[in-house]
This record gives sequence, structure tokens and C-alpha cells, in this order.
Amino acid sequence: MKHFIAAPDASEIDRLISSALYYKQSPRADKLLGEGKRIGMLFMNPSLRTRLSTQIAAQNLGMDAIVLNLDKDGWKMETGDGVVMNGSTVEHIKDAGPVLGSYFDIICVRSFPSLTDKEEDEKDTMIRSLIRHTGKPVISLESTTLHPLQSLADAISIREKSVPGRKPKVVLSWAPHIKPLPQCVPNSFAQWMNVLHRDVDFVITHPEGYELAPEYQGNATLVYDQQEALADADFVYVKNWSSYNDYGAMPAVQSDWQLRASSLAHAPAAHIMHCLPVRRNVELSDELLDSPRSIVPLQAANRVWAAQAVIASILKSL
Ligand SMILES: NCCC[C@H](NC(=O)CCC(=O)O)C(=O)O
Ligand SMILES: NC(=O)OP(=O)(O)O
Repeated sequence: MKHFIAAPDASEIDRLISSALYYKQSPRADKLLGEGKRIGMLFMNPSLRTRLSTQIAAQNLGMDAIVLNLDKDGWKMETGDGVVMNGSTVEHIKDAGPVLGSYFDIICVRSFPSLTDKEEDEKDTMIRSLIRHTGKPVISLESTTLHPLQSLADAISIREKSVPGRKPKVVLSWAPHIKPLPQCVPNSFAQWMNVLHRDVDFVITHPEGYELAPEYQGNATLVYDQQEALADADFVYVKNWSSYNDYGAMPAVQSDWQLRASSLAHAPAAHIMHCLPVRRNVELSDELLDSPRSIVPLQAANRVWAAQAVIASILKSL
């Protein structure tokens, strides 16, 4: 694997899941694979899980991991072509990229969308610029459009909790929030579930106005009625996102979309998922989050094995 910025094909996802489950059993099995190699992790936005799990994964493979909070500790980066840099940006990615490429064997970056400029956000400029100007493999730690390490951990968790021989019904259910959030997590989850369509029945439910970009919604079944969508679900992935069509807006919602135990009257076996961080009792009730139905801690724990499988695959291709 060269870069990890979106869902690979179904056979590659299968290989990554197998590799992740192998590392989960034997975390240090490949402790010499990354010896003498360095991974650089650049953050333009906050993180708890992605930062720590990716560092642990790299260390399990013998790599040195260095984190730079580019938003706080780096020079403000310019990515535009031909810009006269007489404003707030100090350093161009054309100059910083080769520097980073000389320091690191693998480069990772987190860069959230503006949610104000759709066209710009859809370009995933930071990821594309790093690929172009560092010459090194790039891993997305959540970009302006996708969050593939999260989706791999989600796919691993679904695989682990699925009943053998039964194709699970997986429902992505929109949840309320106090502020507009990116579409990256639902875009990415939908992209992965659509690739895995032979393994899962995938349904999306959200209020009108919260349609995802058609390229990510893909062939998912869209059901606007949350109760109808949740019936007989095996997995319910709860997540807020802002409007894509009215970009970054929060169109008014008439009914209560918070997921509670009572929402699952017709889905008695459903496992509850969320990528975290979660706003308790806004998106999801305490009752569900604190119940054995929640596999949220499993998803977060699987972030280590997801990252380890991806980094190992890239190291093997160097
Ligand atoms: N990396 C996982 C989710 C990150 C981000 N959540 C947030 O920004 C939550 C912020 C808050 O709750 O105030 C998102 O939804 O894409
Ligand atoms: N789920 C997730 O990506 O969490 P962080 O934002 O804490 O990394």
C-alpha cells in the first residue's frame, strides 16, 4: 500500500482486517519491521484516539513516532499556487514538504474541513499537497472529507461482533449536536460499508436536509424514518453531521433523533457504535453508552490495530 487516504477495495480491506486481528493477538510480532524508520504525525486539529493509537501502533512496529501540533507549534502553512505571501501564512507547503520528506519515512496528517467553502474542502488540499511535495507515503488521520483509520477500526469491530453466517444489518443514524460537525466520519463509514456490500446490509437514516454527498451515500438504502430504519438492526452507528447540500448548515429538525434504549424497541440485538468524542445525552443516552450493547470502547481500542495494520502494510511496500 502506498497511501492510506480512502477505502481500498474489498480484498484489501479483508487483508487489513486479518492483519489487524493478528496484531491484536500479537502486538509485538513485527517489532523489527519499522526499526530505523520514523513516522511524523501532523495535527491541525485536536485528537485523543487518533494521535495516541497511531503512536502506539508505530511503536509496536519499532518505529519512532514524532507528533507536531501544526496548528499551535508550526508556521501557518500556505497551500495555494502562486500566492503572494504577504498575509498570515508564513511557510509554503512547497518548501515544508521536502523538509518533512527528508525527516520522515511515513507522514500522517489531520486537517478538518472549514465547513464554509465546499469546493475547497472537497479538494483535500493538505493531503494532496503532502503527497505531492513530500514524496513519502501519507496516511490520513481525518481529512476534510474522510476518516479511513476510523472506518477500518469500525469494520474490524463489526467483523468481531457479527454472528457467523448471518449478514448483519448496519444502520448509520444521524444524531443531534450543538454545533455543525464535518461529514468526514459518516462519508467514510458509508464509503467502507458500500465497498463491503457483500458482507453487510447498509442503511442510512437522517432527517431531510442532511443527505450525504451522493458519491459517499453510494448504493446505501436511505430511510428518512428513524424507527423504520432501526428495525432489526444488528449495528447502529450514531453520528452527527452538518448539511452537505446547504454546506455546513444545521437545518431544523422536527423530531427527537437522540438514540435512547427506547429507540431500539424493534432492534433488541443491536450493538451501538460511535467514533468518539460523544456528547452524552445529546447524541446518545447515558443508558445506552453505559450498557453492554455499546461497542464504543471496542471501536476505540481497535484503532491501535487498524493503524498497525495500515502502517505495517506501508512499511512492507517501502
Ligand atoms: N475524530 C472523530 C470526530 C471528530 C469531529 N468531532 C468533533 O469535532 C466534536 C466536537 C464537539 O463535540 O464539540 C467530527 O465529528 O468529525
Ligand atoms: N475518533 C477519533 O478520531 O477520535 P479523536 O478525534 O480523539 O482522534
